[in-house]
Amino acid sequence: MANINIKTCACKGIRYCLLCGNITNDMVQDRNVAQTIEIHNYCPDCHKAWPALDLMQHPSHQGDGFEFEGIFLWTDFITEVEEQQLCQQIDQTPFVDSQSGRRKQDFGPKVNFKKRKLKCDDFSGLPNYSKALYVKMTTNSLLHDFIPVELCNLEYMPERGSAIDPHFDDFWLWGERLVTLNLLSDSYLCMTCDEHPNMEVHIPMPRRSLLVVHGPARYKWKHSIHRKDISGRRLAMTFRELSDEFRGQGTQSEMGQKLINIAFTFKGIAVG
Ligand SMILES: O=C(O)CCC(=O)C(=O)O
Ligand SMILES: [Fe+2]
Repeated sequence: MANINIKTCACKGIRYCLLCGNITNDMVQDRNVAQTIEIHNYCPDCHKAWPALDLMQHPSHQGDGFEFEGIFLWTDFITEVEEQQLCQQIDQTPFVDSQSGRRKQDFGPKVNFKKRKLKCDDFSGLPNYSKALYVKMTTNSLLHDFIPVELCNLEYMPERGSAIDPHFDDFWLWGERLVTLNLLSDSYLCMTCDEHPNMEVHIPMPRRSLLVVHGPARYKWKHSIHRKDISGRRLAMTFRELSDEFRGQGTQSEMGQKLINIAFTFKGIAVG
């Protein structure tokens, strides 16, 4: 009988998940096995990264810590009841398959990053349930002028081996601050940087916390999530703002304003 290979996921190129699992890539992802990686844990109380052997009991850290700039963690951003209501609302929209065992819902313009092209015909705004979150986050001084024009909800599941490879979020369209609300299970954002090839800095992302990645953490360090750090279903709501090119006197500020006007109707339905 012919061997019919029916693909049940959305992975392309070097991406993979447990459904299409590819052993060679497993070795790439789990590079700690082949290479000695110095793991540091980020402490949100002193904004320093500490060697992993440290017990992470602030302020009694051990070893040589170093300043890790560009992380703001707002723990208990929402209550357990709010989390439950929010997830119910998110789950009313179907998720679509994405890379590396993730699924997603996107509220934002359709973007071709390679060709630097944008289409906003299908964008109907940020979803209604995100309005209260936006209002609350802007009460913090770091986010007082944050104007999100995209929300991407990602779903991670241990059964699918969900993960995200090290990457920078696009610099052409997206601005400095990446704001993520973490839901349903705790995880870690792993930071890596070409200047320190054998180092990982793990940023805690407790359930119901809001994480802001900005400054050097956004521009100098790539971020990823290891599949081993997905212990249960995880939803991540990432809000993105526009880059300077799409604001103020930027060459694409007209398009930027159009996106803001659509986003702020808060009447959005997912575009994919
Ligand atoms: O799931 C997360 O917290 C991060 C997602 C991410 O890095 C991205 O969508 O670009
Ligand atoms: Fe990202």
